[in-house]
Amino acid sequence: MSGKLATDYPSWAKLQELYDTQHKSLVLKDLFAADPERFNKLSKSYDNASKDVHILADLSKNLVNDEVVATLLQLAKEANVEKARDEMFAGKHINTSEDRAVLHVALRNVGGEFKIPEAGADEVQGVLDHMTEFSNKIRSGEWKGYTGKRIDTIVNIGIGGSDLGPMMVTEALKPYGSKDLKMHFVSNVDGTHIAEVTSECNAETTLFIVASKTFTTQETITNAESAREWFLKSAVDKAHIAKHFVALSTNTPAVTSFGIDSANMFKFWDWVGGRYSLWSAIGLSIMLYIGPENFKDMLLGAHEMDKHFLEAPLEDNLPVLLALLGVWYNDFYGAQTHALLPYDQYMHKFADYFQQGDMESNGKFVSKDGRRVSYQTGPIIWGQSGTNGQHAFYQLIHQGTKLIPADFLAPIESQNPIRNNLHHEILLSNFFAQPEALAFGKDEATVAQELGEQKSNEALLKSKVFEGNRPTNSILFQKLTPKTLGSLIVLYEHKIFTQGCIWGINSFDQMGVELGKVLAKKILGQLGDASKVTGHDSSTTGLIKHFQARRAAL
Ligand SMILES: O=P(O)(O)OC[C@H]1O[C@H](O)[C@@H](O)[C@@H](O)[C@@H]1O
Repeated sequence: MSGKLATDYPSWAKLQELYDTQHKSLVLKDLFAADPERFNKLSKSYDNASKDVHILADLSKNLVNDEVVATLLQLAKEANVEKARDEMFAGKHINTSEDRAVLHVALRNVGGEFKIPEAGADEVQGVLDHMTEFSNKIRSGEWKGYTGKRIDTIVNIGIGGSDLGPMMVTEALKPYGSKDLKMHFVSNVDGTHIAEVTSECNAETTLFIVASKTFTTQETITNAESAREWFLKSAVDKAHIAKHFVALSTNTPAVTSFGIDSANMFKFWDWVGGRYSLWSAIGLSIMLYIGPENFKDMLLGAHEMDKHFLEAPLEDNLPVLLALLGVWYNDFYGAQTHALLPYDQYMHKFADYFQQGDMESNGKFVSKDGRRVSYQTGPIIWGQSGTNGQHAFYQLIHQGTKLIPADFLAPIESQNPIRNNLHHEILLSNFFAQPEALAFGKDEATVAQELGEQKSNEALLKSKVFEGNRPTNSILFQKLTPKTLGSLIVLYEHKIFTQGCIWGINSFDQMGVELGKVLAKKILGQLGDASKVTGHDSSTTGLIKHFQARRAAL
């Protein structure tokens, strides 16, 4: 890593100059009118070698011209994105604050194609084999619960990266999921979460997966203890825990001291970041649900996108292009957020997943070498599946005062082509219409014509105008298969990597989650006794004491 700030690159100043002098003329309507080839020039297709993953990314509805695109690409070169990328794949300790390699790419290194010298990289296949053997036993019914019945319910207990990935993927790949397994995900320390889930479970047929990289996360350990207590109410004998609890972790001593047999522990390594861990043992719930073959396909789709990121020239490199366009809006247009809008109901957790993926990676104000940056870093990621969002927040995207760049994603083939694809055609009509409306809007003259007599009502006239020129990416993929999903996730992972590299920040630590945890621990020790409440500001003290007084009065 260069140890540089984004503002150190000559192209950064050039981009500012381009924004200042040209942004008023970067009008989509005019840009399209001036160049009939714009779609062909600015849409990129990706096909894997076996031709069973196809993605078309249409980037033409962005507020860019040739000069802006060339300067953005120059920025990627000056920021040494390619060198940084190669260092990540080679296992260099690019997570500098924690002195760790960043090797989620090693988890999907299908066929051992990349040679990675990091400790543990040679153990990946062994853990995958362990997961496969276990999944096959559960799925076939060979693995029995303590009364001899087969497992029919899986409860994954984890939070953050140990929850969001497995939950998002099991939702996304439901058509490939086992009909014999009911999946639950418990994350929140709010007792309601575990209580509601266990109320739907039978101890004889439930498997709890305790997923925690560190195995010290308060929420997960508390929920796991409560699950164990709930389980033992029925099973009584602690020896039965071995049949109903497994752990996914890097921390063997903590797993065994919890009472889980080390044979039932699926390990991973400190070079797997939590928000990049669904490819590791953390994906056990995914493998149980979709089966080892589909899991392998997902890894393969991921690996193929890794190769694209490694090999495609910058100007055709999808993660790099998405990253650069994001930088353009985030740093020069002042956009604060970025919306992810999948037109596929199965992807309804996609934006939630990348909230952690992106915001925990790039929500940093300090550069890798400890300097306060003077520019915006990670955007706020949000969104939900179309068409629901259209009836909730699209009003603001179309006519609000904020610029909200958005990615629209949709499958060409539906998994549920009911009524002769009627639903899918309606869905896709919306997928095509929204970016069109956002880009080209509706001008006052058109509104006036439509209004007829009523056009003299100035307020009504103005309220119906769509200014347009709102940028979007449209990403069409063939079908949401395990391979395609693997590729799409990696597309965004490497987008995040590229942006972090340009901003000069460490995308792979998460120091910002620590302070709240420490304070909560301190407060937990004071909650039971009003006289112990010290060391806080008057607001926090007042809130705690108010809670204590109201609780004491119960
Ligand atoms: O898997 P663990 O160790 O329980 O961590 C769960 C989560 O904890 C914190 O919020 C962060 O460190 C996240 O990155 C992590 O995903």
